[in-house]
Order: sequence, then structure tokens, then C-alpha cells
Amino acid sequence: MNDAAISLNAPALFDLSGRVALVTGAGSGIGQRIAMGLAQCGADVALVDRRTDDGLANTAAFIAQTGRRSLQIAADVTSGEALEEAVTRTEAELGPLRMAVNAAGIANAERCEDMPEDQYQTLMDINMKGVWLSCKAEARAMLSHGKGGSIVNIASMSGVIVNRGLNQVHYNASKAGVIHMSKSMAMEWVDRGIRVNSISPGYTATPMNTRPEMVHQTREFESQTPMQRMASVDEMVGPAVFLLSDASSYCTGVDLLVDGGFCCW
Ligand SMILES: NC(=O)c1ccc[n+]([C@@H]2O[C@H](COP(=O)([O-])OP(=O)(O)OC[C@H]3O[C@@H](n4cnc5c(N)ncnc54)[C@H](O)[C@@H]3O)[C@@H](O)[C@H]2O)c1
Ligand SMILES: O=C(O)C(=O)C[C@H](O)[C@H](O)CO
Repeated sequence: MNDAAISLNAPALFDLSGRVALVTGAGSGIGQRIAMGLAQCGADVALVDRRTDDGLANTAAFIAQTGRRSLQIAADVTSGEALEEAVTRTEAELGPLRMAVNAAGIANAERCEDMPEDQYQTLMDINMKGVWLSCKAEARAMLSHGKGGSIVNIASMSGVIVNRGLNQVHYNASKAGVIHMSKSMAMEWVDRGIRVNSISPGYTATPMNTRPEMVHQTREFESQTPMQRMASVDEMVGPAVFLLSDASSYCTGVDLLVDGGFCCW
């Protein structure tokens, strides 16, 4: 092979310098840590969450230390209007949106036969419709500026398997929906420069799983996982950077399981 013809620069594939990202659920857990990681890789990041405590401010303070810019936006992902406004503000203050991570989500449990309709509907509105509304607002901006884009939706291994002992038919169905919705959107936009992929985490140490009443459940999670532990939020950053960056330029419609081997057993 003629060496002069090789233009490969592998580290540059993961470089996000000068790109703008929007992350939902950026006030806690997986979304928060991914937002921090994107800034460390050079991105300016709009931080979206419905939290009104110091969650977003903590994410922003970390990002400020990286020298990158951030924008705190209090918004609920069940509102299409709020998401459109969030994207408009992001582009006005940070620049053209090139990357998005949709991590906002909730989990709760109830036996199927006892679950009230509003419990089912509230979760579906956030976990599934919220992802659709987020992608819709993000893609409209990406399509209009023509610079292309990469979207990563945070699904779950619960969209692939049924978590033993957890009564959460609505949660599991919402995550299966996110995986297939991501593939469907990937195909709608495949010839217009937008890639859409999902990450399906296994059990991850976040406030969703570390509530005091979850102590027993957490031990179960760990013993059921081939790696015998939950993931740390840091372990979701690399997969997100990969799927958002040029390193995955030929990947679209992929669901990346990051589950410590859980789905192998
Ligand atoms: N923790 C796990 O084990 C695990 C495993 C697989 C998938 N996930 C998924 O990862 C994502 C992040 O979960 P996490 O564990 O980091 O939880 P988390 O509770 O730490 O963070 C979720 C964030 O989403 C925000 N949010 C919730 N509803 C919202 C809404 N309507 N509008 C705007 N923001 C909203 C919350 O305020 C919170 O800051 C979720 O989609 C979850 O289903 C988590
Ligand atoms: O998505 C998963 O697999 C989860 O682990 C979600 C939560 O941990 C589970 O619903 C327990 O609250």
C-alpha cells in the first residue's frame, strides 16, 4: 500500500471541538455525565432538564472548568413547544446544533393488573413521546442548516429483555419503543445527513437505582449481571462520544447495548 495515500487520523475521529450538542436529562445521572464528557471532548452543550434544583447548575459548573460553553434550559420533554424553544435558544446562543443526546426518562413499578392508567400514560409521555418530540425539534434544526447531525437516544436493556423481578411493563415497552423509533427515524433521515442511534444501558448507578429502598434490588442487579456490578455513569460516556462523533460515521439505526454482558445470559 502507498503510505502517502493514507489520510487516517484516528484520534481526530473522536474530536468534537467546535460542535454544539443538546442533552436532555442533563441535570442528573447518565445525561449529566454524558454532557460533561462531550464538553471534555470539545463540544459546547445545551443542558435541558425539568429539574429546578441545582442539577443543571452542577453540570454547567463542571463544563465551565473545561473551557467550553453551556446553556441551562429548564424544559419538560413532554412539551413540543418547549423543546422547539430550547433548540432555537441553543442555536442562537451556541451555534448550529450538530449533536443531541436524549436521556430524560423516569422509572417506576407496579403490577400490570394494578397499574393505574395515569401511571402508565405519564411514563409513556416522558420516555417515548418525549424522545420523539426531542428528536423532532433537534432534526428540524439539523435539516434546516444542512450541516448534518448525530442523535443518540438513551433506551435501555429493558427494551430488549424483561428485568427479572421488576413489574414495569410500561417502562420495558417504552424502551423497546425508543429502540425501534430510533431505527425508524434513522431510515427517514438517512439520505439527509442525520444519523440516529440508541444506547441501551444495563443497570447503572444513578439516582434512579440508588434510592435507599432500592438497596436489596441493587444487590440483585449486581448478582444478575455477568460483570457482577452496576455500570458507573462514566461508562456511558465513551459509547455516547463514539456514536455522536465521526468515529461512527457509518453507523445509523444501531442499538448499542452497554450492559456488562447482561443480555448474553
Ligand atoms: N439507571 C439505570 O440503570 C438505567 C438503565 C437503563 C436506561 N436508563 C435510562 O437512562 C436515562 C437516564 O436515567 P438516569 O438513570 O440517569 O436517571 P436520573 O433520574 O438520574 O436522570 C434522569 C433525568 O431526567 C430528567 N427528566 C425526567 N423527566 C423529565 C421530563 N419530563 N422533562 C425533562 N427532564 C426530565 C430528570 O429530572 C433527571 O434529571 C433514562 O432514560 C433511563 O430510563 C437508566
Ligand atoms: O432500564 C433499566 O434496565 C433499569 O435499570 C431501570 C431501572 O433501574 C428500573 O426500572 C428500576 O427502577
